[in-house]
Formats: sequence, structure tokens, C-alpha cells
Amino acid sequence: MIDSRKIQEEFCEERNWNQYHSPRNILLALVGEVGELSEIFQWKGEVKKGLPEFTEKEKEHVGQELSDVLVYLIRLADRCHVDLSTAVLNKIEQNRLKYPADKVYGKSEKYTEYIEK
Ligand SMILES: Nc1ccn([C@H]2C[C@H](O)[C@@H](COP(=O)(O)OP(=O)(O)OP(=O)(O)O)O2)c(=O)n1
Repeated sequence: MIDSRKIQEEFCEERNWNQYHSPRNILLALVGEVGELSEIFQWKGEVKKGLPEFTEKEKEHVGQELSDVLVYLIRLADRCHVDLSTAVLNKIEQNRLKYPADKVYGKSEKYTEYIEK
């Protein structure tokens, strides 16, 4: 993640694009790429794990759109001065505490459903 952040920063500096990479612009670009990713799945109905019914071209396309989403996500975190590596680990730890395995095993309800009233 750290390498991708640096590589993307260099990519933008080489093109004098930092001026366009405001947090809001990057956020909109990120949402646009999520839309492009969704378009590949659109109208296909439920899709099996590993995408066995997708053509190789479609699978490659999924990889490209996932990459665009990740590139913009990493860039957004950078432009917001959020250390994404630390934030992700902290968030996973919070998720562990919020969803104790012994309490939620095999259940998918949101944590608010488990709070004892
Ligand atoms: N101002 C920009 C423009 C592009 N990119 C980078 C980040 C993305 O990884 C990719 C996005 O490029 P495009 O906007 O050309 O979008 P696509 O690659 O999805 O092309 P298309 O919309 O034709 O599918 O390029 C960027 O960092 N900053």
C-alpha cells in the first residue's frame, strides 16, 4: 500500500496533476470507478465465486476496474493525510471487538442487533 501511494504520487508529479487531485475530485473519481466495476456485473444476476461464467476478457476488465478503485482509494487517503495501513489495521481490530466470534458465529446481522437491551 505504501509503495502504491508513492508510485501514484510520482505518476501525478510527472504529469503536473496534483493540482487536480483535491480530496473531493478524487472521491468523485473513486465513485465513478466503483460504478464502472458495477457495470460489469450489471444484469448478470447472482455470480459464483471465482467468476466461472465470465469470459477471460471480462475477468481482466474486473481486475482493471478493481485496480482503479484501489488506486483512487489510496490516493484519497494520501490527499486526506490518512495513514491507510494503520487505519485499516485499527478498523479490523474494532470490527473484532464489535463482532465477537462466539456471539455472531454464522450470523450476519448488524452489531446493533446484538446489543443487549
Ligand atoms: N486525473 C487522473 C486521471 C487518471 N488517473 C489514473 C487513476 C486510475 O487508475 C486511471 C483512471 O483513468 P481513466 O480516467 O482514463 O479511466 P479508465 O482507466 O477507467 O478508462 P475508461 O473510463 O475509458 O474505462 O488513471 C489519475 O490518477 N488521475
